Amino acid sequence: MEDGKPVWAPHPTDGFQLGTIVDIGADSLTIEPLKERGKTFLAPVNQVFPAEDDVNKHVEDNCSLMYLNEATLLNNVRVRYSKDKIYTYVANILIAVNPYYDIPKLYSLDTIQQYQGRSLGTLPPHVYALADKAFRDMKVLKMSQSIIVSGESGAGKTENTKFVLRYLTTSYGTGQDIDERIVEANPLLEAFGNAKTVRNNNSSRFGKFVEIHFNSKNAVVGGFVSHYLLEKSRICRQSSEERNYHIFYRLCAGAPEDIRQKFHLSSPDSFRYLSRGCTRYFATKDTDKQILQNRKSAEHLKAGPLKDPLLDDQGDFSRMVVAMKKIGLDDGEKLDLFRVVAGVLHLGNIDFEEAGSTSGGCVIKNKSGQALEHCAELLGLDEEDLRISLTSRVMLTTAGGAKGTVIKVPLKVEQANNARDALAKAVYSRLFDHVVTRVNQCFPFDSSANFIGVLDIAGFEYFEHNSFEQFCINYCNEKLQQFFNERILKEEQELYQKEGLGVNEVKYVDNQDCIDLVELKLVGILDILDEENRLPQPSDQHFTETVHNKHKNHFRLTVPRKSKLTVHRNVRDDEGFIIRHFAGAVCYETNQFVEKNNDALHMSLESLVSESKDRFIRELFENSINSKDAKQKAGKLSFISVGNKFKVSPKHLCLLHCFLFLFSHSLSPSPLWDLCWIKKDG
Ligand SMILES: Nc1ncnc2c1ncn2[C@@H]1O[C@H](COP(=O)(O)OP(=O)(O)OP(=O)(O)O)[C@@H](O)[C@H]1O
Repeated sequence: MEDGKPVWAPHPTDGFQLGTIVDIGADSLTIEPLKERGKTFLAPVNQVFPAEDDVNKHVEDNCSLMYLNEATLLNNVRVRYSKDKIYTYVANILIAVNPYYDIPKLYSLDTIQQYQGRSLGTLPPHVYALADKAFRDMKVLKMSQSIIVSGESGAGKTENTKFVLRYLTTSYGTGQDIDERIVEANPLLEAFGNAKTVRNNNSSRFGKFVEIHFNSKNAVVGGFVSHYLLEKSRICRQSSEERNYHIFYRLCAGAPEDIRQKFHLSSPDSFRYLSRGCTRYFATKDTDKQILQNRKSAEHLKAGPLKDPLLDDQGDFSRMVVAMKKIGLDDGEKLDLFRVVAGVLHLGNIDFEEAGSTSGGCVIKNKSGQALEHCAELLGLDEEDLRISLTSRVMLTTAGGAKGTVIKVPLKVEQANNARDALAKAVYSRLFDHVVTRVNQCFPFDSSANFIGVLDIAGFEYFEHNSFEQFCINYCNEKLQQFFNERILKEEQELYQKEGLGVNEVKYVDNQDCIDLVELKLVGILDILDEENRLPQPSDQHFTETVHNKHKNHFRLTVPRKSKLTVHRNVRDDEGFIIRHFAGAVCYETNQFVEKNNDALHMSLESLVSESKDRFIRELFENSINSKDAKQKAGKLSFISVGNKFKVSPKHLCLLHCFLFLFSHSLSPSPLWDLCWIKKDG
């Protein structure tokens, strides 16, 4: 850095600001901001970077910058963004900034045609260019390719994934309806797996790996979607500004009157599984008028509809029905899906109260009689059997003289609530599995030569209050980051060394310690949590204390009171922990961790649904009751770890033969983000 030349120095909200160095200390520099002459501030030496001569000039590839550092990269992307150029390369990596509005012609058919067969760098950076490179590499190398889409929630991952799919099917499809089906499958998956969160009105609450398969002539022959880890807790509860999965509202707003009556649907605030969250529909001024008043919640009537250019519950219902038809679902199958969704809603309305007898058990409240009846009818269950299974649990004795005897244990109100919610989660998540399976049957292929895969998992999340869901999602993102570190940073550097290139070592933060903290056997947070779940009387406090005790002085873990945010400092040591992730520090509040980590459905309920009179419900639960797991559960009862499922899933990454990294990142600075950010050097 030369005397008098502008530099980038830290700024509390903008990331960096331009200034000049006026004094040099031992480890800090005195900076005079260009915008506030006469005022100075101190900045650590390692956070001050040289600036380009012309800070308003931008380049298509960050590698062409004279000085490439955090600040110049950010500035280049920002200058481009202000000119509606949302894509920028870092060599093979594409950075995308979410514009949150339609940029004219950016994704038009003309644009698709322009990018076909063109090398990276010959046209402006674009997600189409990346898709085409994947295609050409697949063709030349005769190897499957994968694109990883990464970024925090709301950054635009799913939208860019869809652009890649559309590009490939439009450019290299056979013109048959298989191409259309691949694209049409999205609205259906989104209806069942996406929801409004505080960050994103259309947030994907599941991860997916979409494969587009090509034949030996490199034409699209079919597709396959692998999905994992649907966020189940959302089915029963959402925070006040969030919603359950879109399908619930779309059905309430858009279902034709006969279906509405048949499935006993009404406004979202009449269902417990929706009423604790936001109960407003997405609608425009015009479409809002078309939704009947009796379908709207009090909140909707008072505050009006939610607005989003891409979402409209009533219209989306109709579009979804068209999409279902296009991908080959007949009317019966369509009604099966809606019926189960409605059944889950009625199940949620079943309430319990103490039985008032010596058994210590509970009964279903009288006022829940209709919910019980509707639920039983829609899920093909016997009403009395459902009543008994929700309020008691069948167990097989595993020891003593009467080994193998069936005993019926009455449930307390709290236990019955948990059993009801576990059933709702099991039914809905199996329905979601079915939707994905059904979608996959719509673009079948006998054989394929290669595929291009796109990995889109839920993005890194950090809120003021973070719970088990954020913990699992962020852990997955930590694994993805590690994969990126390994493949891009470590392997590239090893290659430079092997080839004798005198390139300076690029230092990066290895996040293995953070991953170990979560997943190590016995001492990792996930195993500690599983251990807690197996205790006779598990508690969130005891779990949290164990985490802190086992990891005193761990660099990545600390107590909430050490947070820079007041709101976290109020959280007691046994109520939470802070993890320093690769993307920033997140404070997790551990209330409900134990409950949310348990996916178990007790035996009586599992048998009940597996033997439903309704063929569709029976099929959803096929194989589950006969499994060894289920039999074991009958005796021991009963814990199935949710967290550990997250541990297994990132193995999908080993599917990736070769990849390009698409990084989408919202540039809007978040105050939380800045406060929580932990610098690389600690
Ligand atoms: N290229 C784009 N052009 C216009 N709007 C966009 C673009 N990308 C994203 N958006 C807008 O941003 C919203 C959020 O994008 P998206 O759902 O793709 O985020 P995400 O990264 O997948 O988030 P999550 O991890 O929560 O699923 C979209 O619903 C859309 O309104």
